[in-house]
Amino acid sequence: MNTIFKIIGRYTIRSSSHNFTISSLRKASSMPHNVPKLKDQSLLKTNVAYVNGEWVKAQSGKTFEPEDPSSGKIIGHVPEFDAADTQKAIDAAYAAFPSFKTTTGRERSKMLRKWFDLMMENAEDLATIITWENGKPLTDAKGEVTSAANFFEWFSEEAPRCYGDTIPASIPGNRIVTIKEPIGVCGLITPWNFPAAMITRKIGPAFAAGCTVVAKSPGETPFTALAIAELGHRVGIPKGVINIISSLDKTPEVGELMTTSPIIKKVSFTGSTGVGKLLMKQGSSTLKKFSFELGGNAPFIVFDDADLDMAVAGAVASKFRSSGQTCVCANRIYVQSTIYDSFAEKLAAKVKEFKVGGGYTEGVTHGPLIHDRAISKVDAHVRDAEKKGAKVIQGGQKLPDLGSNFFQPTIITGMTSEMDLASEETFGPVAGLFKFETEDEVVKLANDSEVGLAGYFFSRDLQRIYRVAEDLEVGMVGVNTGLISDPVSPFGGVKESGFGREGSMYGIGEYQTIKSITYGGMGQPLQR
Ligand SMILES: NC(=O)c1ccc[n+]([C@@H]2O[C@H](COP(=O)([O-])OP(=O)(O)OC[C@H]3O[C@@H](n4cnc5c(N)ncnc54)[C@H](O)[C@@H]3O)[C@@H](O)[C@H]2O)c1
Ligand SMILES: O=CCCC(=O)O
Repeated sequence: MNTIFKIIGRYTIRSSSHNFTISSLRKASSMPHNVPKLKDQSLLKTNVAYVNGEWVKAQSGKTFEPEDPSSGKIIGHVPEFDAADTQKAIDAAYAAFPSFKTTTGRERSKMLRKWFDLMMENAEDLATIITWENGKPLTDAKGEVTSAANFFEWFSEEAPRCYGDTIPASIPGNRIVTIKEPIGVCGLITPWNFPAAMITRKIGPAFAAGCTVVAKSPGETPFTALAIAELGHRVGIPKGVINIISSLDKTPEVGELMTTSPIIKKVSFTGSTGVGKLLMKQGSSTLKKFSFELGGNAPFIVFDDADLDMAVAGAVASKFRSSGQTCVCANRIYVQSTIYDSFAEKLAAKVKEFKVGGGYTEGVTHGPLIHDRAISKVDAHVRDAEKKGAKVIQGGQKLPDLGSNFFQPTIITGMTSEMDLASEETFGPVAGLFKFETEDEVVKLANDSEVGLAGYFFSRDLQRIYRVAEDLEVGMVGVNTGLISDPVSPFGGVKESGFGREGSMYGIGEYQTIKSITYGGMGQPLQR
């Protein structure tokens, strides 16, 4: 194959305590595009972003080119928005807010419901786009479309039910009521691992609350967000209410504007802890309200009283979903010493059954990682563990014959706390198995982390189940299950995994303020 390497998209983010260099070393292929067929080709928006109800280009005319992680081929061109372009989107959202906030919950509910319906009607095309730009197998992509649309359905049901309270006052004659108001223009920033669900999980509640939004799509996977915007356009969402912008190299300046603009009242961010810290620092100048869904390092504990087959199935689901690229993926798998070898053996047997390949290929269970940086991190974690005495019992290697972003689903035994995987989120298909002896010891190990997003454990001892679920320092616990994502369940973390909750009955509150109104001189006797 005639390929050349070039660096596109390189930027450095600096804060006093963190330096990050995000560079994209991408394969530019001279092979022709391999364009998957869509039933409705107009869902694939190239060269344009969605601002004020219109499809627009960047003022500079600049674009960037996301690539299919399976083949390395360019998918299409996307506008490189800078601060000036972003300001136009913010202004549009600001202009739309006064009118949109006066719509009734029922009106917003109907629009969201219609948007949900259109997503489901176009599920196949949306899934095709997700697989194309993210790489996940088509079956997983279809599952993501349903889960993404479910956020619109759920919040369409919440929109008409934004109740306030009546509160008995301490002062005679005073009457207090509270009303919930939309916070205003919101800035939303989402990652590439769920190109549809991460964005609908934010737009759904913001829209239901009556907020207008500027959403920056992920540089790696902007096309799904744009297709969802197109469906919103067909719903007839008023212009300026939803604005979807895109950037790659200009991301830091776009992020800086979103976090410092006095117009934007709230930023909801899903991504890495490092970028979250930077955004929060920037946002302090306007005391912005934030929600942060950040990185995790999930402990997954198997006690010796667990149903072993159930625990293996849970580990497969939690560790290897999206090839290990979800923020709630098990990262440290702790297995009690008496069952350690049999668990490892059973897990290896299941993982051997995986079929790795391109997301459109029939029977493929696991796709590529998103880019070369992800591959490098995964490889580094495996090599580091090996160097420090662990043993790779399954996989452990890149799969260059499939493409440069493929890695074997991997199982490592003999893991210890000194290995990099113990303290860093791998975000890839590597299951590192740690041995433990007692409950007390493993809970301490599990909590020995700066982050606390999800945690899992398997046991059949009822008292232990209550005890450990309450002892784990995380925002979400899976007991005897490896799958905890559900639009009706509050999603979010503690410690440096962030704050705020998405989905559920709490999700809409992130986009509202509570106003209390005190009425004086009420309840006085009638003057006759
Ligand atoms: N807690 C959750 O719900 C959740 C969900 C998915 C991913 N994540 C986390 O996200 C990370 C993986 O995603 P990633 O590597 O793409 O994260 P990332 O932080 O690099 O990027 C996430 C988003 O932030 C944008 N971004 C990057 N720098 C920015 C800046 N200076 N200003 C504004 N926006 C900026 C990116 O373009 C992208 O849209 C992992 O740590 C994972 O755990 C968390
Ligand atoms: O990466 C985020 C996880 C999303 C989910 O599990 O629904």
